[in-house]
Amino acid sequence: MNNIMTVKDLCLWYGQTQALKNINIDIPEKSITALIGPSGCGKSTFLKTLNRMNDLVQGVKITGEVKYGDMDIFAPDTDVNKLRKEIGMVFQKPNPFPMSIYDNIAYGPRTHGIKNKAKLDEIVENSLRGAAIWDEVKDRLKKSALGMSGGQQQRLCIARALAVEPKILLMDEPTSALDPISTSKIEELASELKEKYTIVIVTHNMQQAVRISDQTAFFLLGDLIEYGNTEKMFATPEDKRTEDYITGRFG
Ligand SMILES: Nc1ncnc2c1ncn2[C@@H]1O[C@H](COP(=O)(O)OP(=O)(O)OP(=O)(O)O)[C@@H](O)[C@H]1O
Repeated sequence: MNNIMTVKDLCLWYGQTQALKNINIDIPEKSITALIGPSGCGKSTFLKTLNRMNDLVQGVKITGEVKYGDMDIFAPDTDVNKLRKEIGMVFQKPNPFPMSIYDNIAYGPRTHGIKNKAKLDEIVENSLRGAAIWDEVKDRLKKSALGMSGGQQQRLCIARALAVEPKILLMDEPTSALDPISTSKIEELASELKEKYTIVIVTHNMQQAVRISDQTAFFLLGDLIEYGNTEKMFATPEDKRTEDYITGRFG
């Protein structure tokens, strides 16, 4: 499998605090990579670095290299809007915009210059189908997205991310605010989406990592302790600290 992103010697500081220490990871395309580890170990920081969301935080310093395909994402001429279009993000808490379901999905394509109604209709339908929520909302596209259930809102947010045709979806604990049924729908959806997209997901739920991911990265205090095939890591972890974490001895 080809690697869609390669991370070399990545370090990140928030002011004086180092949150990531010499991280080296290759992310294979069209697969699911899970990031696990105890609270504060740097999972979200790492995830947000992949599409330069940390640029928005004051006082961040980053060294090392992150490549998306051939593109050095920190190069001065990198078009950050284009990068974020190709590497979309889904957050922990569903965050639909306070507007109609249709407009939530059409928002991104419109900002990228698509105005044609038929084209927007097509994007809205395809994105909602892609996020496995079309049948539930097709008769209420003009209704507010805020009237949907939490699980529906999260699939709407995934549809919104899909609408700008990304290659990678970054998901930061996308099911932690959801009930078990909505969670399993998102997990099924993630497994379907990896046929077309690459997914990197932060999760505190180890069973979730086992159920859906192909490879897992275990972080501890800013270090990447172990990274490899998920089944293998959970069956025979190489590092004692990984074993302690996945067997529930800490974290
Ligand atoms: N904006 C920020 N400014 C300063 N320090 C931060 C900021 N964001 C995160 N940190 C610090 O960086 C470290 C890593 O945080 P991060 O949120 O990446 O961890 P995490 O593994 O995702 O945690 P959790 O599982 O609780 O979400 C922590 O020590 C945290 O306090």
